[in-house]
Amino acid sequence: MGNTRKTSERDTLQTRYLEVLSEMYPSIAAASTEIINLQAILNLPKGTEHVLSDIHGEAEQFFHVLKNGSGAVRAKIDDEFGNSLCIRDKKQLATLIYYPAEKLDLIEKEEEELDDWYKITLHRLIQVCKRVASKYTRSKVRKALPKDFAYVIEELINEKEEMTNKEAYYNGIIDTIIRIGRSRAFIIALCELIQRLVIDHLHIVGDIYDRGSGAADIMDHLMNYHSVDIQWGNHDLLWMGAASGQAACIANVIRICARYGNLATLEDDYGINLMPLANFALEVYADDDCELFHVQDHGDADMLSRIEEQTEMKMHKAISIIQFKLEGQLIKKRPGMLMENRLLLDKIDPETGTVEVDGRTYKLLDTKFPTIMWSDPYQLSKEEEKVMKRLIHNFKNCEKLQRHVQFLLKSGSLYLCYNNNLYYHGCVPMNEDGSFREVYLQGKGYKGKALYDVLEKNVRRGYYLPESEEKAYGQDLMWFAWTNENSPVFGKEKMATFERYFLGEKDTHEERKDPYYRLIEDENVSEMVCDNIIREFGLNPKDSHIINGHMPVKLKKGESPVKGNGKLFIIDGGFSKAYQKTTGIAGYTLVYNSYGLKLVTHLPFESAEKAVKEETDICEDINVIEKLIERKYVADTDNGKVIQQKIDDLELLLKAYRNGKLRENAGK
Ligand SMILES: O=P(O)(O)OC[C@H]1O[C@](O)(COP(=O)(O)O)[C@@H](O)[C@@H]1O
Ligand SMILES: [Mn+2]
Repeated sequence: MGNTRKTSERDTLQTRYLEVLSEMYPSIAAASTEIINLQAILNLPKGTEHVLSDIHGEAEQFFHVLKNGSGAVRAKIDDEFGNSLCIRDKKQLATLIYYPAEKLDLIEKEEEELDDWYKITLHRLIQVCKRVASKYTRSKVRKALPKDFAYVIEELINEKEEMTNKEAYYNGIIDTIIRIGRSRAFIIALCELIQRLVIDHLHIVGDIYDRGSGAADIMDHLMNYHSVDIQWGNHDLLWMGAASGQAACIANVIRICARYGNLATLEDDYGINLMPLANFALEVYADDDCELFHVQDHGDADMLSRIEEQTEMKMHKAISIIQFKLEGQLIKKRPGMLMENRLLLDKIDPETGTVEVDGRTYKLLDTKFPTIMWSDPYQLSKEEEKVMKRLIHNFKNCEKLQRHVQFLLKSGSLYLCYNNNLYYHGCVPMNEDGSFREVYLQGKGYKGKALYDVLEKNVRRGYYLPESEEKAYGQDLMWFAWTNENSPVFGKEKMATFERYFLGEKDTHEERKDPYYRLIEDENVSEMVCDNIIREFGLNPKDSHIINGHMPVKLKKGESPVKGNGKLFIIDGGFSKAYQKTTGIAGYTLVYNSYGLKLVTHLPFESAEKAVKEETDICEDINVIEKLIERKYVADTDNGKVIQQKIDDLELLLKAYRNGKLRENAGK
């Protein structure tokens, strides 16, 4: 009896679903066409995925890597022309595709037979364009076409089988373009289309923000990118917390900008007024040269006048002290975060100028703390309070920052499973034996994937909920994610910011890494550890990889980005100029196309101008790390599974039309 009822309920549900589907596909013909179209998509090669991480505000270098698709454009040129083009011409063509306007400026000045050059170049670009478009359906390519030239590009890249004199037809179009003076615009359009089609999807494995000065430009660019996802890094979460109005996050964001000579990101790019902080700092630290708070040298900061520099150092110190106070308040308010050992202001002895850290006493390098009231060192002074109030207001009301952070929330997450690969920024917190470490939040234990899920849920609440205790908790968890030893995006025992400013003993600056980082290096267990993680996130270790950012790979010291017997890749390697001295390179990126996975090593990037002039690619080395035994098609991807499901549903609809269960909707 029960079973019969279940079957009939299922039938009713299915009929209702098919009725809804029939609204969209009202006839046998419409359903059939869609099935054929979808089937065609399944049979196309899998699109190319491009993976970048730890961009840290280095906009120029980031744009360069995006433009060349980590060598993917060069590879298409090689595939298309093989030996029929010399290396010099290939390099020129590649540079033109990356920087069409800039390269054209140079060529138009130098080239004597310009029309000839246009003609040859247009032919070559169309050939490359055809090749990159061949992986997509015509409809997808059509959507990517620039409006002005859509019709003519479609004519040029789609073979006209029926035409007898194709050569003459194509030459005719190209000659007309040149004759009417549209070559430049058309070349630029073709180059941008190639850039667009070479990469189907982009993954950013966190840390877009901080250190370099171009984070806002990068965010604008990502918002216009055709297909992208982002796994939040600790720095991104810090900015998200700040945008939500979380005071400790705001103080950290400003401190880091001051440290890297990047206050312009806040003031000019986001229009956040820092005058209240500057005025306060100039007054309270008037007689203090704040020498410990000089700008970090990373070759990117603008040259400052002496007065500007002094002001910024004072602002830097002022916001650092505010940060330590606010963090102290937070640690006391949330004892569950277990961070009492980071309460250091109350361990300062102003008489002796010392501080006690983890049971040892150290001399402070700076003992001028005019705003600290020693009976209650975490309390903000009246003026500090006023400054913070203004800053919180400015962050919360910055329209551009809110737009960027909402994009991070919409297109991002703490981790992602995509086409069998697992992406996350930092780590999965572990015990020494490789088991997942249990982390207690509001009295409940979470580990592995559950820890990621609960943090992500709270991040969203922290940003979106209206003022409430739940929102405040979510906001505080964004700060927790930035700095707590149990945060999967931080993955270090402590953030030694206080020690790095105030103590000379280098051993106190050390931030011990989560056991995860040792375990993935350990030859005996690393593969097993990776397999466990992959399984924990619901994937199959047989054909999955972990893609990780966050920890600079020090190639100079012989470190490798490949861990766990090829199961895990750490692709942070230093877009960040600040780290290139230690890493020796400018980072790794991954390219995952239908033939397999490639790890690309990048050389430091000097400038777009140099890249255009010298035609440099900066892809130092392209290493095929996994060649697929069989080429992958859309049918083998996550999207392919969704498409297949749709085909199955449409076939049911077709059957329902044919066996009389449903009537075709002639009016539609
Ligand atoms: O080099 P700085 O400016 O002192 O920054 C160091 C701080 O940055 C961090 O490394 C975090 O940044 P990353 O996520 O880029 O590693 C902290 O662990 C550390 O305290
Ligand atoms: Mn990081």
